Amino acid sequence: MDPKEQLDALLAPLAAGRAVVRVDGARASIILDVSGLSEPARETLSAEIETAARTVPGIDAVRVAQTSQRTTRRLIAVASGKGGVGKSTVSTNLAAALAATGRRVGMVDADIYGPSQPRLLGVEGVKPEARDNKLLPVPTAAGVPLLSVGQLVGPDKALAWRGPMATNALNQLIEGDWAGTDTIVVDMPPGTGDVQLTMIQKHKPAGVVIVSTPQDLALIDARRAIDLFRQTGVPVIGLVENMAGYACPHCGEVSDPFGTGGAEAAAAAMGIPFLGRVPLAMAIREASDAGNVGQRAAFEGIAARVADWIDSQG
Ligand SMILES: Nc1ncnc2c1ncn2[C@@H]1O[C@H](COP(=O)(O)OP(=O)(O)OP(=O)(O)O)[C@@H](O)[C@H]1O
Repeated sequence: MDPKEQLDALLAPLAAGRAVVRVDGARASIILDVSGLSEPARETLSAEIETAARTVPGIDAVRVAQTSQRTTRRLIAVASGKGGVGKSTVSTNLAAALAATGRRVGMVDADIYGPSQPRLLGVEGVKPEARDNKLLPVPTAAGVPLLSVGQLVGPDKALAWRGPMATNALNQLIEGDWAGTDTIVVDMPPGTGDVQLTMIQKHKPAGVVIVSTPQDLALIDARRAIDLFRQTGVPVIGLVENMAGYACPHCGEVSDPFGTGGAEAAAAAMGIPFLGRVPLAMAIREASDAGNVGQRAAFEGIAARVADWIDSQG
């Protein structure tokens, strides 16, 4: 048997029809169809195939390429009707909390009006390198690699971008080298503009989390954002109410100058899940400003609900 026949025979019982083998001299390239397998199962199968292939005499280099990886990498958009409601803060903490439970999470910061993720994730001023025309996400202490429009230009410059520039930037970030991640949280710009449309039409997020503050005005804006995603067939994972009540920095007691339950009731009226509330807390702002995600407790319940939703999608 030549090496190709030996490889085919050896891999057949392992790969169950999923492997296509090519041999070029002493190099074996194996394309492995991993569709339908969980992430750990893919990695295990890949490793087994590679180990087995290396035992074949005459083969001294083995490359296993998994296909259909892209379809399983989920984009979770985080959006809001207007700016300043804490969408970026929620994105960072959601991503960090998901990563802490073992998912391989990346962050795309597409907020052209205020790309704050480099600061929030503590990597301000670090530029991503490129390989094979793809941007390499910048590693962060929270375990959430980042690509941000703020890394492509100074944070103040992105503001002036018009449609095509902004959507090109989004494409570059989403099409970065995200190998090794299974979930990408996308911090969207506020509102319902070009970046949202490109995101929806071209990149097809698995779902969207909407962030709002308790005030009515913000909720009206949030409704617009919700309508856009709904009408374009993007599942709304749910609503997060941020700055809901004020947590006293001394005793921790939460008071509610805007009343409670408004966002929850609005979510119920719109037929979307309510993911939880985050109080206005000095500690959250301070942790954000310092570039660390030290306030995870406030976001854990929300992240758990988002994780359940992701798991329910199969
Ligand atoms: N729950 C909170 N408690 C205290 N401060 C908060 C909270 N959420 C957000 N902030 C602070 O409010 C400010 C705005 O938050 P953030 O940048 O996350 O909002 P945003 O909606 O992403 O804004 P933009 O769309 O303008 O980028 C930041 O200084 C942030 O630290």
